Amino acid sequence: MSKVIISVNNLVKSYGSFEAVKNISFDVMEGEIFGLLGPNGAGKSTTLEIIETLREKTSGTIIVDGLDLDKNPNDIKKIIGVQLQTSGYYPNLKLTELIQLFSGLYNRTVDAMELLDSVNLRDKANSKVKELSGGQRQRFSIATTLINNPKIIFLDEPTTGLDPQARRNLWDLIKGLRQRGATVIITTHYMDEAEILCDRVAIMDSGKIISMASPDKLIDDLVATGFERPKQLKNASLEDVFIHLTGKEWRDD
Ligand SMILES: Nc1ncnc2c1ncn2[C@@H]1O[C@H](COP(=O)(O)OP(=O)(O)OP(=O)(O)O)[C@@H](O)[C@H]1O
Repeated sequence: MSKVIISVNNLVKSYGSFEAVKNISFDVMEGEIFGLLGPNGAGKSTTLEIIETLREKTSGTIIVDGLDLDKNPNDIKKIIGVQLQTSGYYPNLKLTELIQLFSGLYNRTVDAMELLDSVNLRDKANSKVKELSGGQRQRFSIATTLINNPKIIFLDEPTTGLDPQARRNLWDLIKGLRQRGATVIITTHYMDEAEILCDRVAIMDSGKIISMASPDKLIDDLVATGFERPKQLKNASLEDVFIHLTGKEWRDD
């Protein structure tokens, strides 16, 4: 039986008179991939950044692996991996040098080549971040979240802007994190991605959680209301055609 690893209760975040997060509560179970979905401005990143200890909340309580965010933010930082935008990285350091730098910050020793291998970037070990493509940067930023062997990994739109091959390979990478026992919290605008990856999703809109369940349950509930797609879909999509023609392997994107 899995246990609750993140508990968010009555979370509120106001920016001046604007309430971006309106009294939301949810639990994340240990070992699951939990998706926060919702349109632009729904409050997903704000919620994520508060749990990551990167943003102040207005009110509410958050417990991460038994640690109260108000009392033990530094202990929480030690057990989480946060995907940062690579634009903030030192542009003139090689990938291996950046990994050594981050490992030092975490007081860890990691095998940089092994880490780069896990995101298929071994060939780029001596490149600088500014020399990487968008997809390669995304992969590198995921690799850096793994340096402190975190229990919980936060991914904010990890596959935005990637080609279909790179997205699929990142899905495998993310599923691999769960297999290693990590809990993953992910935001995405791709519903196919959420359906494939997430054990449960919370759908946010205008600062509130309007639905929360497994993707299967949400789909079944909608179908049970009598909902039908307007037309019979074909057995394949244009994306299937694209993958069929161009293959599944990583590209030098
Ligand atoms: N620092 C800030 N000051 C004022 N308002 C903010 C600030 N950060 C976010 N907001 C507002 O809070 C709301 C929620 O923003 P947030 O970035 O959490 O949304 P999101 O669901 O992550 O959206 P997206 O899908 O576009 O990334 C938005 O209306 C945004 O304009």
